[in-house]
This record gives sequence, C-alpha cells and structure tokens, in this order.
Amino acid sequence: MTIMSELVKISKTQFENVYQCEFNDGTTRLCTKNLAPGFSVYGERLFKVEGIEYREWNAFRSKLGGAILKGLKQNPIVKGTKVLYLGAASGTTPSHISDIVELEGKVYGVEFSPRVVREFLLVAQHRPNLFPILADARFPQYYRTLVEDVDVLYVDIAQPDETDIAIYNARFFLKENGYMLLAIKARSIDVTKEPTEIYEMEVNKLKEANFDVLQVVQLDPYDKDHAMVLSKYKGK
Ligand SMILES: C[S@@+](CC[C@H](N)C(=O)[O-])C[C@H]1O[C@@H](n2cnc3c(N)ncnc32)[C@H](O)[C@@H]1O
Repeated sequence: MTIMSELVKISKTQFENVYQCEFNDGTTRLCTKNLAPGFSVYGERLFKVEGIEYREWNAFRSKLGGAILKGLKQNPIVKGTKVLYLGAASGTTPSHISDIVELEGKVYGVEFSPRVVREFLLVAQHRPNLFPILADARFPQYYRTLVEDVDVLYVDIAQPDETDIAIYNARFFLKENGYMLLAIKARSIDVTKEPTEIYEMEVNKLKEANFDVLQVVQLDPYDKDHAMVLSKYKGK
C-alpha cells in the first residue's frame, strides 16, 4: 500500500461520499473512501486520515470522475444505490462507485471481454457489493435473472449503437424515475461528424425513448471528444 505523506486537507464535495483532497504541492484530486482498505485497483494512491483510508480518483482514468470535475450538477449514485454498469472493463470506475454506494448498495458490472473480466474478478473479490457478469450488453435477456431492477444504469461501452443498447437495457432493468449516465464516445459513432452534432443525435434518441435529458457534460480534457449524458427515465 502506498501511503501519501503530502496530503494536507480532505473535504466533502456536494456529492455524497465523494471527497476533495488537497496536497502540499497545491494539487487537488477527487477521492473516495476505500471499501477495500489496503487494495489499490489501478495504481491509484491510498492514504489514511483519522483511521479512514481514502483512494485518489483519477479523472483521466474515469469518465464519472471527469464529469464531476467538469460540472455534473447531480450524481444519482449515492449510498445504497443499485447500479447496473455496462462496460465495466477491469473495474476502475465500478470500484469508485462501489466505494460510493457502500455495502447498502450494489453494482452489477457487465463486461464481454473474458481477459478483462478476469481482472475485474480480482477487484470484486475484496468488494462484496460488486457483481461481475461476463456477458454481451446487447443481450440483456442472458443476465436478466442475475440482475434486479436498478436505480441507475451506467453505460460506457464505446459502441456505435451504444445508445440503443442502453435504451434496451433500461427497458429490462431501470426503475421508473431511475437515472442513466451514458458516456458517449463521439469517434466510435461517426468520425466524420462534429462531436457536438453526435451528442445531439444521441440525446434525441433518448428523448424519443422517454428519457428526460438533464445535462450533457463534455469531458475534454479528461476524455477528448467524449460527453457524459445524465437523463431520467420516465418509464416504458
Ligand atoms: C471504455 S471501456 C470502459 C471503461 C470503464 N467503464 C471504466 O471507466 O473503468 C469500454 C468497455 O466496454 C466493453 N464492451 C464493449 N462492448 C460491449 C458489449 N457489447 N457488452 C459488454 N461489454 C462491452 C469493452 O470490452 C471495454 O472493456
């Protein structure tokens, strides 16, 4: 475990269970309380304050972290939230969500690459609220018996038809008035169009599928040509 000696101050942010850490070199970082003390997931720094261990949350490695720093107005993920996460990869962002929802919440992480899921399983070993599922998000019927209805659907699969896949999963699992966080990678959808044009196209798909779009946060410089769309599901 790496203990940081130069941490000078830790303070709450407007978001539950998300903190701001200040270091003596003048830098600030987001951080979360480590639900799995002693374990770093992606090489992030760990440090203890008054007996509680925190983890640095690198916004260059996590689009939710980037969205928070770029002005996300509301984070629907709080203590106790049940989340279905599509595109969990090796668990970087899911691990911070696992910290935020604490043991009262659950994070079901769907990932279709077996190699990556093996790493995700190691992360989940120390986190009882994290449930890895090896499956293709295009076919929610294969994991419908493993996942309950959720408060939040988080989607980060960088596929050209990602928004359609997200909407399809929402119909299976997202509670009425539940929230969706959709990370859009403009270049996966159409390299010939301006990113803002693509965000608008995807937002229109959400509106047609009965979502209220609450905010579109552009993630540059943390993720170039990406946006995070926060929306609320009005039901089937
Ligand atoms: C950009 S990465 C996700 C990073 C991760 N969300 C994080 O912040 O830690 C996208 C992931 O989605 C996965 N993926 C892409 N298409 C998928 C699909 N149809 N079903 C499940 N996973 C998929 C890829 O294998 C990849 O690991």
